[in-house]
Amino acid sequence: MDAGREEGLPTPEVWSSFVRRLEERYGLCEVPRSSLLGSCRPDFLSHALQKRVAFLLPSAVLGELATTHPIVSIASDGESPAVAVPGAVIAAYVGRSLQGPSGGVHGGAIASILDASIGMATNPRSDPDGYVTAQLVVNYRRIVPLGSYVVAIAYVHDREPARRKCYGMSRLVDAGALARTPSIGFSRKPLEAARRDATRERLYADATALFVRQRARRSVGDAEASSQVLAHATQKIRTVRVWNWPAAL
Ligand SMILES: CCCCCCCCCC(=O)SCCNC(=O)CCNC(=O)[C@H](O)C(C)(C)COP(=O)(O)OP(=O)(O)OC[C@H]1O[C@@H](n2cnc3c(N)ncnc32)[C@H](O)[C@@H]1OP(=O)(O)O
Repeated sequence: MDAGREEGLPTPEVWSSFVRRLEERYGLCEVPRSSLLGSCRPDFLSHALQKRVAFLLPSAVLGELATTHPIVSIASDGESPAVAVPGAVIAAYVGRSLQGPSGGVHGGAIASILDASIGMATNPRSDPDGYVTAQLVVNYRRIVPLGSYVVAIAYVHDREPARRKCYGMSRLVDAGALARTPSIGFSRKPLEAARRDATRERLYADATALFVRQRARRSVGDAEASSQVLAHATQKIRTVRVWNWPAAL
């Protein structure tokens, strides 16, 4: 048994096949290799697997690309036509290394995925670190079983450029259940109503976020560093020390 399997990670072949199925079914397109995320995708994936982080492949198309490759569309509500919105999709495998006290996946890992998905939807490729998370509100709806394939679907619902604000939402769903639904789009219905439909797609968690554009870029990271944001976050979760309280007498 290889190291990845010991950790309960999918093999690269299983992972690729999972991602391919998602791409084919929903018409997700890869960010071109020359772009920020696309350029480091293979390294990023292998880094994640080597580190046994069980993360993450951004099968995402960022805002400006969504105009030419609309991967995320708002389903028509009958009154208005379907429109494409800036969105991002993250597929992830969440393995045993991410166990939380609930016995399921740690909430911090879930928050990281949701945060990153909204961040990807929010930030144009031309200015990848421009908007940072100012506020993230996560609703945990169900325990995410360890060893799940999950998909975060994020979109931007409001922008106030003059005030440097951008609002986004994301929902984390079970990839298997998602495969039984006909579309990956967003309903125009408010999130609350969408939650009532949660049985359809097995909603694990959802989040709303406010991103604020920094007044000045404080750091200019390289492409790889930016794209490994989630791997780093997850590594921290894995290496966190746990103390019993009260300390043993
Ligand atoms: C392509 C690659 C994509 C990668 C995606 C990665 C996604 C991951 C993103 C992250 O995790 S970023 C890391 C976590 N976030 C941070 O570390 C941010 C730290 N905080 C800051 O840098 C500053 O506080 C921040 C830039 C958010 C705001 O500082 P400013 O001094 O620029 O804000 P200012 O006080 O001028 O406020 C601007 C507006 O935002 C509002 N605002 C700012 N912070 C807020 C807050 N925390 N909650 C609510 N509103 C907030 C503020 O009220 C105001 O609204 P109004 O114009 O309507 O008055």
